[in-house]
Amino acid sequence: MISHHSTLYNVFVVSFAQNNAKVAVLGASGGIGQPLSLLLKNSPLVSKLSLYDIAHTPGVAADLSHIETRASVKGFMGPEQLPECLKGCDVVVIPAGVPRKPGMTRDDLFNTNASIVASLTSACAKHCPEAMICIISNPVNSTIPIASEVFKKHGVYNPNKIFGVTTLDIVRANTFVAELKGLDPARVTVPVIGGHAGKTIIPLISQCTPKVEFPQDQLEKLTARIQEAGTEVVQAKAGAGSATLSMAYAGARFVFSLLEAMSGKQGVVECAFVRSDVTEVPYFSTPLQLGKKGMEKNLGLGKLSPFEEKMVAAAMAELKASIKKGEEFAKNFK
Ligand SMILES: NC(=O)C1=CN([C@@H]2O[C@H](COP(=O)(O)OP(=O)(O)OC[C@H]3O[C@@H](n4cnc5c(N)ncnc54)[C@H](O)[C@@H]3O)[C@@H](O)[C@H]2O)C=CC1
Ligand SMILES: O=C([O-])CC(=O)C(=O)O
Repeated sequence: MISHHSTLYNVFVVSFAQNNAKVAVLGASGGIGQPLSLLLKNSPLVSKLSLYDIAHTPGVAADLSHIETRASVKGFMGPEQLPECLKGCDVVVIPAGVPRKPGMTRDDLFNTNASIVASLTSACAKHCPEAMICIISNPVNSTIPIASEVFKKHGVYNPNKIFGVTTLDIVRANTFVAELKGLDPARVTVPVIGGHAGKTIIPLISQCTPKVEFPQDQLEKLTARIQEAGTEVVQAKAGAGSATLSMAYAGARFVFSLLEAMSGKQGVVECAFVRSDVTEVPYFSTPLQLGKKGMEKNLGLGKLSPFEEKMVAAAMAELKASIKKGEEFAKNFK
């Protein structure tokens, strides 16, 4: 994931990060939380790893703490230990909450996950208001508005520091395009914009690097596969949950990009679902330039094909409704 960096640069990044980066995972015992914590523990960018969950964190932390990398690992269990877990954190990643079963939409998770995200982000607002908050918990199209409203309530809202993690959509798009074109997936970059549910997931194949072309019928199939890739995994797991390993990879990729940017690396770009003025909806994912203080610059939509323009227009109603649902929930949350 960081293999493209020059050795000299790595020395710089590593020495900064070794002194500074404290990362917390909230929901660390789960299907995503465990492999994500493993990848973070394996990284020289992380010096302190705080693992929080409502169950099993002593075991997960003891297990990971034996790995011969320098990050120190601590487990925290239950709300009374959450403040200590969060104190001094630079980055908090949140994969807490229930996953889908076959037949469910991501929005069906709202009733359970909305209050989990509201209470966890409320603790972040109190105990690490300056940290970068990376939210994996679904439905992302609603949980990011919830987190934002919670931070506003506490008077510590900074829209540049709250990210809905959509990296898995980019990872999938890169992989599927590479498969179809016989390319190395590590060298393919497809921006994916919009939101993180069905038709709100909008891959911009026209902006892929390297440039690729597909006949319209193949383009439509590829687009649909990227939009429904989460469901593909949910169905294959047949009741045992949704994507965990690929999500852990994607979550780690996003966190590493953020840590590199925070350490001063220039030109770090990732897509994420953030507060946005790019379209008519108040939250939207586009490529973002990351920096020391989080989102440094929104790089916007770029040039869209007519097919992609139509998809953006078609996503607006659902995005608006999911965002409003999250905002309304947060207003009434105590
Ligand atoms: N953004 C994305 O691209 C993706 C998002 N997801 C979402 O990630 C979430 C987690 O998925 P999995 O890890 O597979 O689920 P899981 O059920 O395996 O793990 C969830 C963990 O959250 C913990 N948890 C529940 N309530 C909590 C609370 N109040 N505080 C702290 N921890 C709490 C549980 O104890 C469990 O360990 C789901 O909402 C899922 O839909 C999954 C894949 C991709
Ligand atoms: O599909 C799900 O429910 C989990 C998810 O967000 C994904 O895999 O993209």
